[in-house]
Amino acid sequence: MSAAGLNIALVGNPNCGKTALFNQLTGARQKVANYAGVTVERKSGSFTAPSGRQVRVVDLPGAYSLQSVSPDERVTQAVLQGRYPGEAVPDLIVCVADATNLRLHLRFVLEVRRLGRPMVLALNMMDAAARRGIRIDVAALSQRLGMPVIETVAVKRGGARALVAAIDGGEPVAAPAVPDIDDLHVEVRALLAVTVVMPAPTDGRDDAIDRIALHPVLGVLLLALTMFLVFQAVYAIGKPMTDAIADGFGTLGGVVGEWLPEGPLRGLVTDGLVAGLGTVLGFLPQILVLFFFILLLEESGYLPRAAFVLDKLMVSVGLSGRSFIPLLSSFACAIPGIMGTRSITDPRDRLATILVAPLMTCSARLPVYALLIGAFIPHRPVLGVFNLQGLALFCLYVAGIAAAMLVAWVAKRIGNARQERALLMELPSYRWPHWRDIALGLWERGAIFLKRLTGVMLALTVLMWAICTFPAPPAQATRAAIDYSIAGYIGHSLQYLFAPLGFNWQISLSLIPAFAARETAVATLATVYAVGGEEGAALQSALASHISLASALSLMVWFAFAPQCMSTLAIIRRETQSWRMVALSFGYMFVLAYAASFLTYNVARWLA
Ligand SMILES: Nc1nc2c(ncn2[C@@H]2O[C@H](COP(=O)(O)OP(=O)(O)OP(=O)(O)O)[C@@H](O)[C@H]2O)c(=O)[nH]1
Ligand SMILES: [Mg+2]
Repeated sequence: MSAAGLNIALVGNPNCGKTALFNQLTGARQKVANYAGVTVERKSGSFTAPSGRQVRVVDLPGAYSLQSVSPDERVTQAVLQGRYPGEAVPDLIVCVADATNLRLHLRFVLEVRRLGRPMVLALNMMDAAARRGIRIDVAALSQRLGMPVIETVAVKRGGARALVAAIDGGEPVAAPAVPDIDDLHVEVRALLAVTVVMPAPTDGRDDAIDRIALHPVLGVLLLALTMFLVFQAVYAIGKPMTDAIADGFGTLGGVVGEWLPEGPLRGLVTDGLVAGLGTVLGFLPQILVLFFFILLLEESGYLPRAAFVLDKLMVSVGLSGRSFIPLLSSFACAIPGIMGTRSITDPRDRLATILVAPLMTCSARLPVYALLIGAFIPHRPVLGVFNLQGLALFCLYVAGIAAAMLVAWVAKRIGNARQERALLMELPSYRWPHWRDIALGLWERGAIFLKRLTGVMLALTVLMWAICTFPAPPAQATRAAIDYSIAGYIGHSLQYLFAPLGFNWQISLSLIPAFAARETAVATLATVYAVGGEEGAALQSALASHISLASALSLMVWFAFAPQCMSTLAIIRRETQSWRMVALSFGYMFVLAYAASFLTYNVARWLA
């Protein structure tokens, strides 16, 4: 042990509350959610114990056993066995177990004990255990296991105090060498028999909900209804706020415009910053509403059930129910989604999931969709309660999902057929969300968005404004000033490629910065039209008067399928260690997007 401090590692089965405990101990804000496989990387932090001792904590991905093979579990094995590069062997292993699910979790505890290293057991979720009337004889369990056993409630303030005291209270002692038992299940049963009293093996409330949620027909309907309502809410709740922000920025642009002297600076502020970034900022409320529901679903415990009812369908297209959660995370951003595939054991399943994850509609595309929907789809009630705009948004998300299924299916035909395996997935208890966590999660999301806005998007917007403005038109110019600018030149050249999809030069131009950050397409269009003389007019009305419905639909379809941003391609490279996968992802999405937009544009024109 280092003289300066103590190294501890948090290990245990997935979803037992290791990360919640880590956050509680170190004050970090790592992601906590109610399904297995949330943490896929090792994370470290530290705290100062009451004695003044510095304690360094590593949070590890959950593992079912020390012999498992998924990429995230391998990290946990390597750290425990001291094989992880740059990571010292922990001085103390804190094994975390879900007190309501000891039958499963104690097996892993026994497996870790075989390492013969200093260890304590944190019996977490004691609040939930108490609610279900589960009684645990902690002293007897500790005596039988030969290690300290501490009760914790990781999500309650002060719920880890006893654990801190145990960690701080003297030198860690190795768990006693025990006769190596072959069958750990037998040992677990023997332990449970003398230390735990359980009124019922499962939670009655969970069982009642699952009769619907896991029903082969009702379950699918419930999932479809849930998703549908989420997108309705994005419109019903988010849209009024978005409109208010847009109005605010319109007024601000006017005031600033009058106040600044005529010249490039005024152009930069009103056309670039206020019009461009202001328009993107306006979509923040809608993004937050979407995240609110994603966070709610993640914390509720419903997601693995959804994965379960979809498993048959997903297997039939060549994915597995395991792909569901990584794909769902991709609604936020493809990057965490692709990283989430580390919990998929089968390498082929994992690659297929990585390949299609970018087709899920990430939140950066929401501003683009919302802008075009706002400009072209009437705000009309459907069937009395729903609105047409929310329905259009839902359809775009469904298009992404359907394309992902199709691509996976094709990939399965091309790749080798393989045997289908049963989905083994743990169904966690349903849980009321902790509002503080949801609020923090939303806060974090908002912060990420604002950081993008004031970082990469700001830089791109200034750049786009500059190329829209310079060089200035010659004295005897006959066309609009912007036609003489660099942007005009690039846009017009690109238009050769995109004209068959119905994109004018302004749209073609906006696709370039979108490759760095999707939302910037909106800012660029706002800037281009503002510089082009649409002073004062909101972007939506400018779009409505300049492009046809067919072009708008084609553009939405383009954004649904087009190759994703550079960061996504970079993460594909990192996770697969293969440039071929990067080229394949880029290539198939480009072809798919081009073909689908071409079709949409021509069909829409033909129908109109
Ligand atoms: N009621 C209750 N819920 C808890 C407690 N500790 C954690 N949770 C909840 O349990 C779920 C899982 O928590 P995490 O901290 O993400 O679990 P983990 O062990 O890190 O999971 P993986 O990273 O997937 O291995 C979340 O929904 C938490 O809010 C607890 O003591 N009591
Ligand atoms: Mg975790």
